[in-house]
Amino acid sequence: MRLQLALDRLSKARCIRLAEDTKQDVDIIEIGTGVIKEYGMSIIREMRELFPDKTILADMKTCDAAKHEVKQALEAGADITTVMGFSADASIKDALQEAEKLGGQIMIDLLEIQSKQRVEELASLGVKLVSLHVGKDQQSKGSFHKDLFKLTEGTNLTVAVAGGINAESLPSIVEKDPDIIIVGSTITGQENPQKMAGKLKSYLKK
Ligand SMILES: O=C(CO)[C@H](O)[C@H](O)COP(=O)(O)O
Repeated sequence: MRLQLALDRLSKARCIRLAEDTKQDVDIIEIGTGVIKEYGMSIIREMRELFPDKTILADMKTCDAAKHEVKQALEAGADITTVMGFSADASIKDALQEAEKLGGQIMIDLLEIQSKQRVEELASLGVKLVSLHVGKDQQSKGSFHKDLFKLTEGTNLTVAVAGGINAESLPSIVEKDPDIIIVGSTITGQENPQKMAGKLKSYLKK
């Protein structure tokens, strides 16, 4: 199991500091959507240079013009870029094709997807990696819940999970064997983010 640190709603300096402080326990550095909107592709380039050995995910949340946006993120240095699961099949196919051409990966964000049929369609289009995700705004009604795993049960998809995950909720999520645990605010909001990243990592299966 891998730990992904989501860097959201932060300055560039803070993103770099957090990535540096937690690098011992974090496997994937996620550059959050808002951070990309603020700094553009330059922050992906900079993080690539600063953390050459880490997997970098650009949370582009692409939903159209997929070929162009996937190219932007991967050429800037991301290993993985995100595309929304509700996008047109044409966008999903273009994204997968472009990622294959450039040697990167697509993570399909299943935010607000409620039908297993859509997940199966995505798999049949060639999708391999998805994230089960409760969005920031929906978290006022509840954080990530393991019922969401129903969407990917019985598939061969690699599954990431995200949405307000913390030290209390993580152990029961881990029981469901996701491949990637995405955590943002629970780490980035701490006075000692390194300690929290270490604590969360210790709950993950090897
Ligand atoms: O993609 C995101 C928001 O759209 C976040 O990166 C993801 O939800 C993880 O952050 P947090 O743990 O703070 O919810």
